[in-house]
Amino acid sequence: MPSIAIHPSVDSGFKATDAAFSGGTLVCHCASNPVKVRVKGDIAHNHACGCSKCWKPDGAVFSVVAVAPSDNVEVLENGDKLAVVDPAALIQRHACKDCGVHLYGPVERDHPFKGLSFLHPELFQEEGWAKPGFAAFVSSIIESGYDPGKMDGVRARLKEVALEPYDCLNPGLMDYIATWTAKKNGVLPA
Ligand SMILES: N[C@@H](CCC(=O)N[C@@H](CS)C(=O)NCC(=O)O)C(=O)O
Ligand SMILES: [Zn+2]
Ligand SMILES: [Zn+2]
Repeated sequence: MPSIAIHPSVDSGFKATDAAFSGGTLVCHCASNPVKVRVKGDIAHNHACGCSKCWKPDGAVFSVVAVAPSDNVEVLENGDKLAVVDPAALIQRHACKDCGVHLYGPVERDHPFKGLSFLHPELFQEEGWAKPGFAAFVSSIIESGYDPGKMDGVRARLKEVALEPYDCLNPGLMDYIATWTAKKNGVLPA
């Protein structure tokens, strides 16, 4: 029986992580005049995301998404093709108007993730980026039409490929967000 599809980069086996990876250039899918975005330095918190808002390649059930400091992200070419998908969202996802690929999504609002930009490492023209470490917003794939009766199989497959499934973020990031909120509200010392 073919295994449950998660995302092409997951389904085909991970490429080796290069400890020396230090960023590169994200390129959209346009055959001509692609948008190019430079990311200076490494990415962090790479993970699979099942939410309905993150960009996925054709046929993928999950996106693969990581973050980098927004200060390290710079549009190099064809930035005039970019538009913000949902200006009301926390993550200001900048998508190519021609091919639909999301190039980068900065968080600018007062939030624990302020100063970080979300990006999809499979768009790097370079290899060696860190493989995803967990799966977030797994139950959310149902919101995009996934069969709710197949969720046990999805979670089993995620575990098989060492992507621990969570229905929100992983404990480390959830604790980080809660700590930020407690400090902001004066419940914990700043
Ligand atoms: N169940 C919702 C979850 C959406 C959601 O909360 N996504 C997370 C993970 S990317 C988030 O932080 N979203 C902030 C945003 O989209 O700006 C969906 O699938 O649309
Ligand atoms: Zn494009
Ligand atoms: Zn998402």
